[in-house]
Amino acid sequence: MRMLSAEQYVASLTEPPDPVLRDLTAETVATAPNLQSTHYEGLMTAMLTRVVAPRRAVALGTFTGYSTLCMARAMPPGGRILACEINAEWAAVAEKYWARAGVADRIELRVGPADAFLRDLPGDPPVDLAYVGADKVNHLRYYELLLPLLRPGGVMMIGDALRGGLVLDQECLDEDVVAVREFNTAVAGDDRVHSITYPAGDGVTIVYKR
Ligand SMILES: C[S@@+](CC[C@H](N)C(=O)[O-])C[C@H]1O[C@@H](n2cnc3c(N)ncnc32)[C@H](O)[C@@H]1O
Repeated sequence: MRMLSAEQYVASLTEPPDPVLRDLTAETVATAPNLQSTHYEGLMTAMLTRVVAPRRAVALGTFTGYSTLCMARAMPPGGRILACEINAEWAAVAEKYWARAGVADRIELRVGPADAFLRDLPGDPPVDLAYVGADKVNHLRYYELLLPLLRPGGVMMIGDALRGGLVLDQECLDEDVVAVREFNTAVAGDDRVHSITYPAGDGVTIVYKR
């Protein structure tokens, strides 16, 4: 008998990826590194987006577009995502599938570094929902730049919280693992927010601004 992981099992109880998500995944697997959000992470992102119903959302590190597409589809009419990706080739794949899914008009993509993108973001209107999936060494930096822009009651999702379990290995001193460990500890002790880390994909931290 084939054993499913808990994540595969719960994902099997929900809707499967539609043809656009399937084709996007196939093109990503064929042409880019293994960085894509999992189907279950996409389902969680869509669910949180439905709950928050953002008018204004931010997505950092869109890669080939999977989670941003899940967010865009789940947004209320009139909602917009300001998105950023440093790699032009992957950004072009994302834009192709957003167009095919009919959500391109909900997403404004800037190709460039997240740091400059965040510094240029106007604080008004406030951000309702933010997704952080860019370079892990800067998780804390992006969190600190985004938090003041988030409205009270707004939600931030930050990916890559577990680094394949390496965050638990105190002897692992890889730069990104150390940075994610410090980020996890900082957020867990931050009384400006409620937070929880969800063991889906490589771990997703969900932050609710008080
Ligand atoms: C793990 S992938 C994100 C996966 C994505 N959330 C998805 O839905 O599949 C991380 C992405 O962040 C991008 N990235 C890395 N450093 C960045 C930076 N400084 N600014 C913007 N994007 C960055 C990478 O090019 C890559 O596409």
